[in-house]
Amino acid sequence: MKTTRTVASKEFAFVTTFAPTTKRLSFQPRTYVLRKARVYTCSRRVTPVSQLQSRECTYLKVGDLETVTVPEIKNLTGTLVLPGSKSLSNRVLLLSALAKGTTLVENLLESEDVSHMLEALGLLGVKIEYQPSEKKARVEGCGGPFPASKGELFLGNAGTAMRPLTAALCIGNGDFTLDGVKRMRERPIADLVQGLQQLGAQVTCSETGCPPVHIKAKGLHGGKALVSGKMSSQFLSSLLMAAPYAKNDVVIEVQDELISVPYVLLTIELMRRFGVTVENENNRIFRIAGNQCYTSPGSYFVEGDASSASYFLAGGAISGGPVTVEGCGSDSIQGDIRFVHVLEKMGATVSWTPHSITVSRAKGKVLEGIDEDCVDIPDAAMTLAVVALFAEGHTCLRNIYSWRVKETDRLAAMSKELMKLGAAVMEGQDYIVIYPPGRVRKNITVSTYNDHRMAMSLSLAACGGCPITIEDPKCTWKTFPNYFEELARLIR
Ligand SMILES: O=C(O)C1=C[C@@H](OP(=O)(O)O)[C@@H](O)[C@H](O)C1
Ligand SMILES: C=C(OP(=O)(O)O)C(=O)O
Repeated sequence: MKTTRTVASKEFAFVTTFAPTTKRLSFQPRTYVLRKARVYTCSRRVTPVSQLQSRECTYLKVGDLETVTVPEIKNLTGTLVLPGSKSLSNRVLLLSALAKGTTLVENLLESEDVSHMLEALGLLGVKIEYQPSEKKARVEGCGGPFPASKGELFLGNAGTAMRPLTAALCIGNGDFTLDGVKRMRERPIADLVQGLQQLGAQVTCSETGCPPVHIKAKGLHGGKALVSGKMSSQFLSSLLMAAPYAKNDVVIEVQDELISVPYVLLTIELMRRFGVTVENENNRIFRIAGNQCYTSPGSYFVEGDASSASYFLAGGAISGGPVTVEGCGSDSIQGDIRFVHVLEKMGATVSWTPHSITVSRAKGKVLEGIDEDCVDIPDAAMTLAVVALFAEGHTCLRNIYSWRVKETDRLAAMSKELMKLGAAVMEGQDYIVIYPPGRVRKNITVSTYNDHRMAMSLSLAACGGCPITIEDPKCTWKTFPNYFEELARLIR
């Protein structure tokens, strides 16, 4: 039996036809009906659903390449209810699975990266009832290592699944392989592997220092591990999340610079919510008592994704707005919230409530280029690179070497696409300088390199007085499956 769901508003409507969740799920071609009778179609191949252990779990796989043309954005205005945070969703699922007790996860993000975590946990024997339509998952905690004693996990390009699961699997017993897409095989993991080896794990990765990862788990002894923090903070976050299950106390020392610090603080805050304290000495030395177990907080509501918010808030700043995002605000625990302060520095008007943010730009006020150290906001910094097209004077985004080892080499990709749009760009090893074009070039099609943030940030070029065509828009499924629908709803 098929069910038809229609979502409609005065600007926008689409229809999705789908079968009940326990059967195969298929997407009919989608029709985007935008205001002013612009019609864009984006068809998606029939999508297989692989069943998880838990009956209600569905795993969506993305189909063929398409393009979408975003019409000229004269103004972006309205309110967006944010999808749940990717970083929080995957951390909460993992900690819930390791904890004592059952956790109801609310406002869980439904996206490719989270599907990888859900499917992996399902394969590892964790019982999860997942209701995508309700954005809820009920996770029966294992109160320790996962039940499975072997497994081959495919984790796509989800860093927040690959890295934390590598560490979490070392606390138990068994043989495991973790792998992902071609790009995941180019993303570093050796620093994490070495950190785990120092804590007594038998774990290896490929000669290139990247996945696949092989684990012969026999528990973690604990002790001291030196770890590098200059390539990714996810290595430290992963060690931290596994550390309470080591037989002895764990001390982790960052041996060089630690980038993306707010994500580590997010990890520590979530561990606290699950009953485990981390002693943090100046973001350099971290101490965790061994032989512990997380305790479920009962339920956890995932706040809206601050990085996803950045595209809409940037749109408000560029075009005038106002745009309001609901789901994260001044109470947010996500580091990418700092992006909003940078927008303000560039000339945007910002107002906050504990759970929402509104951005606009006063008439006659121009955005100004900035020189910003973005080491703590690597994801939202991509949005800044596109805002720079609309600023007076050049913008320099510094300390973003990690862009080179994410979904694509984002420094090279962003430079290339911004130049297509007419900007002059200087690409350094760990920085980018953008000289705005005066007027964004017309009729441009931008490539997205299988990188959700390339697609979402570059869509804002439509604020430059003409439509822009985005290749492979479905790459936004990694963190924001209905990004283009939501954007369309706010376009004036
Ligand atoms: O821990 C996390 O949830 C993340 C940390 C950041 O990665 P790096 O620490 O590799 O910069 C960020 O870019 C990524 O999207 C999510
Ligand atoms: C870098 C990102 O993802 P990942 O969690 O795969 O590192 C990102 O979402 O921008």
